[in-house]
Amino acid sequence: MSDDTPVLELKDVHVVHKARTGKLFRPDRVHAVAGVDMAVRRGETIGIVGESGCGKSTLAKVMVGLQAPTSGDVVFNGRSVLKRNARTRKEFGRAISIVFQDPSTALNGRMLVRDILRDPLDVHGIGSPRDREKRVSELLDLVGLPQSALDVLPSQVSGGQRQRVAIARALALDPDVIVADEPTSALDVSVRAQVLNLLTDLKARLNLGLVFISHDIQTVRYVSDRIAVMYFGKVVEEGMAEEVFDHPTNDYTRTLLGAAPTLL
Ligand SMILES: Nc1ncnc2c1ncn2[C@@H]1O[C@H](COP(=O)(O)OP(=O)(O)OP(=O)(O)O)[C@@H](O)[C@H]1O
Repeated sequence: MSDDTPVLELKDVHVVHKARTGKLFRPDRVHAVAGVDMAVRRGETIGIVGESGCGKSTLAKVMVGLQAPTSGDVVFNGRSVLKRNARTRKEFGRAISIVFQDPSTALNGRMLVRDILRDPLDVHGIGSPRDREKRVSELLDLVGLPQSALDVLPSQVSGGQRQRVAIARALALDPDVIVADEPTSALDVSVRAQVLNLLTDLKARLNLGLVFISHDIQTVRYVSDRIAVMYFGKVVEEGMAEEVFDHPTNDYTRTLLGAAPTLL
């Protein structure tokens, strides 16, 4: 069951990017996120769905502090993280973590899995060297990898196992929330369901808030308790998953549902 108090809140968040190309007749700015309010609670999966370019990844980066909003606020445990209070920002950094789409680029290919998992503990100065070794081994157990995976490079395991390593790293600092941005899109279809089930299982076992981002509405349906549909930087519909799927109120949601032949 989710706790009703949000651990993370976005309040009227806007992000305006400088356009990547400054060609004639192209706008020089992109309003990637245009006034989003959202609340993330422990024990609940919120799915964010929308087509490519609607602002999902930008929103994910705002949630984990990798992208500053142009305006609006990000509130963690009732306190704004944008006001530069070092302690709040440090706590926020530990409490909210991210899993990216492609573990091949997200993980340092020259580090052993053991060092990849130890790194966040070292950076945050958590525990003694022995505690850290113990935690690294627990993390592998949590994501269902054998201890023999400790002494290999990411390139020496399969894509699904690599994403498990990335999930283990995201769990290292015992976060309150994991933001998973298209975490199965780069994986073979045959392992996608296993990774989705792992995330859902971890959410329940560790009472995490899970933000699950995908362009694929059926994948979002599979994992989410609540769903936010994004279109051109805005949330155009939000509600409990079954309500949004069974009784969509927005035309764009209906279009997404109508054009959703894929399963996972
Ligand atoms: N760093 C950036 N600089 C300039 N424009 C950007 C930047 N990041 C994203 N954009 C633009 O902002 C808009 C939203 O991009 P974003 O990646 O957030 O969307 P998305 O829904 O995650 O799409 P995708 O799944 O294709 O990544 C797009 O028009 C994109 O080109």
